[in-house]
Amino acid sequence: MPLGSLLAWKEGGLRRRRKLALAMVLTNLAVAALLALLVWLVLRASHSAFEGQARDNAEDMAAIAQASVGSELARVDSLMRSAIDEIGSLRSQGAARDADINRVLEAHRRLLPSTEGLRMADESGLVRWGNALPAGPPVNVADRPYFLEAKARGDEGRSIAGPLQSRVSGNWVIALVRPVRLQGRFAGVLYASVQTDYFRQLFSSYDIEGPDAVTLRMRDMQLIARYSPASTAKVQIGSTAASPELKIELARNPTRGIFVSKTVFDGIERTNAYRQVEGWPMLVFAGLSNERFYAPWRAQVLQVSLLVAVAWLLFAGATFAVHRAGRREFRSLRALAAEIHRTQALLHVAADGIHIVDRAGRLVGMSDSFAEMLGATRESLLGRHISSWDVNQNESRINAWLAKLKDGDRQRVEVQHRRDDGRILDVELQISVAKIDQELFIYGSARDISERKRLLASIEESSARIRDLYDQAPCGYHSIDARGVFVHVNATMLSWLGCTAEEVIGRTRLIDFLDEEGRATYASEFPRLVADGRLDGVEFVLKPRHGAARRVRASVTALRDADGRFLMSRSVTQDVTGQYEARQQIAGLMREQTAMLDNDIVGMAKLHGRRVVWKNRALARIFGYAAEELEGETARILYPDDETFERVGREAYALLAAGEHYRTHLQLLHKDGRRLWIDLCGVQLTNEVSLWTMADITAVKEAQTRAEYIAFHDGLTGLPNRLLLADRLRQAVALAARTGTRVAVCYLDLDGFKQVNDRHGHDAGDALLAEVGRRLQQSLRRDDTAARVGGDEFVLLLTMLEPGQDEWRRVLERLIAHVQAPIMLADGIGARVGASIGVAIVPEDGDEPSALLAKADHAMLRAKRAGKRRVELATPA
Ligand SMILES: Nc1nc2c(ncn2[C@@H]2O[C@H](COP(=O)(O)OP(=O)(O)OP(=O)(O)O)[C@@H](O)[C@H]2O)c(=O)[nH]1
Repeated sequence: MPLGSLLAWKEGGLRRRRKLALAMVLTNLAVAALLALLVWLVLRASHSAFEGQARDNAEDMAAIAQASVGSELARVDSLMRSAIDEIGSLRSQGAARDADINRVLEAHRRLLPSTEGLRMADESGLVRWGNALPAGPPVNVADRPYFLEAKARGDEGRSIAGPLQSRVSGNWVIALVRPVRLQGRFAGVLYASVQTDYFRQLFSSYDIEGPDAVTLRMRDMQLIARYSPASTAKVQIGSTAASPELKIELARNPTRGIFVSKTVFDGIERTNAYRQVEGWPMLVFAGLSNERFYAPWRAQVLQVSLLVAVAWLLFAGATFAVHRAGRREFRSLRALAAEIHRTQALLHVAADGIHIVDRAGRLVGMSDSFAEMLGATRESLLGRHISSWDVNQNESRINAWLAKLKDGDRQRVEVQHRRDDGRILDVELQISVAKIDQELFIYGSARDISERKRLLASIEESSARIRDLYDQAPCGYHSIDARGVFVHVNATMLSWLGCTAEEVIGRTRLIDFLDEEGRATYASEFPRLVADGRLDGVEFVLKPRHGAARRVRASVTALRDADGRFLMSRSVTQDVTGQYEARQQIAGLMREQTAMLDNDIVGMAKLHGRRVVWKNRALARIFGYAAEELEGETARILYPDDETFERVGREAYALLAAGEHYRTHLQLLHKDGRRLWIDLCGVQLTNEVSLWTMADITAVKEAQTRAEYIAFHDGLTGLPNRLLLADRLRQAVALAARTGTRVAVCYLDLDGFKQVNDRHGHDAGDALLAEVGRRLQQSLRRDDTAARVGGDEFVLLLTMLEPGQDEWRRVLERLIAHVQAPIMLADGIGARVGASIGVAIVPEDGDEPSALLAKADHAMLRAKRAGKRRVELATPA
């Protein structure tokens, strides 16, 4: 089977197999049905034959029985007539004595073996003649129907009666009756009693088997005799019991017929034939037992069925065997198909280009990868000669090479293939020669090694570069053997040693380049290297033959032989001279820094998650804590309240996170509850740790506050001075503009102050001015301002005045009254002064502070001129 069709076959295999199995089952069923039909037809035909035979046999037997019964009765009747004739002759001769009559009767009876009695009754029914008459009075048969009928008939015709029980013998008999006439007159009857048993015996002489039966009945169906060798059923003579089938058949055919029924007496099914006994109102029935008769047919049924069953089983077995063979074949083909699939899959995935060429060098098969390798399609490659892709060999040389190959040859060569796009590939080719069906095929596995070759070249180049790197590395590489003598040294190390390779390798020991400390290190560390196999961070000073010494740090591993013995060291050495010096410098700086941090002026703390992890002495001192108290505490204990603590945390850590520093002046809490002004500055050290400096600037802050106060306040009264007034006035004007309210700018000059000075001295004047200042302050609302602008000159700013109202007037009147009240000076001196006030209103009089003050000043001067102790408006109403 070609591969393609095998695979296609395998695809639909399962479906086909199911169909085949179904067809097989159906065929088997059809064959079974056909065989069953055949058996049925044959057996039915056979059954019909048996049935016909049974009918024929039954009819034959019925005919025989009818003939024998009929002939016996005819004989009896004929002898009866002869006896009557003889008796009549005797009587006519007058010699008919009883003894003569009896003799005649006896002579006839002897000729009738079936007849137990041949007797004659007289006209009154008394049985007076015949054999075996009982002693005593004669038996009377006058009541017997046959007697009455014979008497009534008036002819000499015969009749038959029975079955009945003989009054003479007591046996069951049938009676053949003929009337006896004397001179035309009824003179009695002659009757012959034939025992019913006679007929049983008659029938038993027939060839009757087993449950077959022969029965004799009267026309009215009274049973006379029945014989069946195997039937044990008791039958009652005289019984008229009959099967329905018998009755139906008899009604249809009164004289002869045939039917199948179960006999009423014994329930056995028989094929029955019947016939009327010719000349007599009697019927004989011959019944053949179906069970017995059909036994051979049943045996035949069994045999045929068995034969057919065996034949069918053989057929079914044969088809099943064929099916199994088919299944085995299917399985093997499926396994083969799977194997081919796997092989094909292998070919599909094979990285190497698998290909097959024939002896002529023509390509006959390939994997996808081979076609890909050559950059061609499978179709275009099939049939092509090796020389079409081999770069280095022409066709004739290839053919010559092919001609030498023989079965089993294997070769491995490196060649070059030309792809269809012209690219040349380096290829490693493995070939294997095999003979299949007497034909030689060459199996090739081509591996593209172009990349490998390129890699090898680049590795070569890299190795050279690494060698350079090794030599020119910024660190020294060297190895020493167990004696400490150099085995390898790179160029860097050589330069540090100030020697050439020839001078040191195999000749000089490392220890020759060490100072005293280095030798001690070597003495202690080298045995450790031999024992542990590794040393890290060993530092020593190299003293070269020429030039400056340098400090180096080495990482060393030990190389051992297969037995674990030390072979040599492998050291990577770094020049750490600069690092060492820097470290020394850093150590010095660290010492300086520690000294600086541990000062007693600027407090410093490191916080981790706002908890103090370190602090200097100054910090504890500034906040009044003992040296060991603050560490581990949260910084919150230095803050006066939660809000400040939170705010500083928010602001500071945002800046610190951005890499900036945070600085602020704020009040923190001394341990004794005092508030200290602190210059706080924080920087982030690591992700979680920040450094904080805290300088106590409380004294500076207080001095600053004081200086600010002095600059803006009048030293005598403590009221705002002209500078602060200017600021307050600007604010008041802006507020009025914002709120739509008015401001009264009141320029107040004391009246009569000079006299106080003059009369009581300058100190008393000062005291009075201070008291006036207090009174002015008291007379105003908190938001209003009273400022001293000159000797006895004050300016009052009344703010938040409703437009259209002269509220300010009431304020000034109250104020003037308050100022004018007597003032008690030192030493019980009393004094009084008045006040003249000029008022400018914002916005009516403008909003420019200096202009407003000038207008109010002018108004005040007008008040002075007008007589003092009064209030004048800049713009009179
Ligand atoms: N004691 C004292 N006197 C001062 C101070 N500054 C100014 N004076 C004096 O205060 C006086 C003010 O003069 P005036 O305003 O003319 O005195 P006056 O008596 O109130 O006169 P009128 O204003 O016209 O009513 C001058 O004699 C100044 O020497 C001060 O700080 N202390």
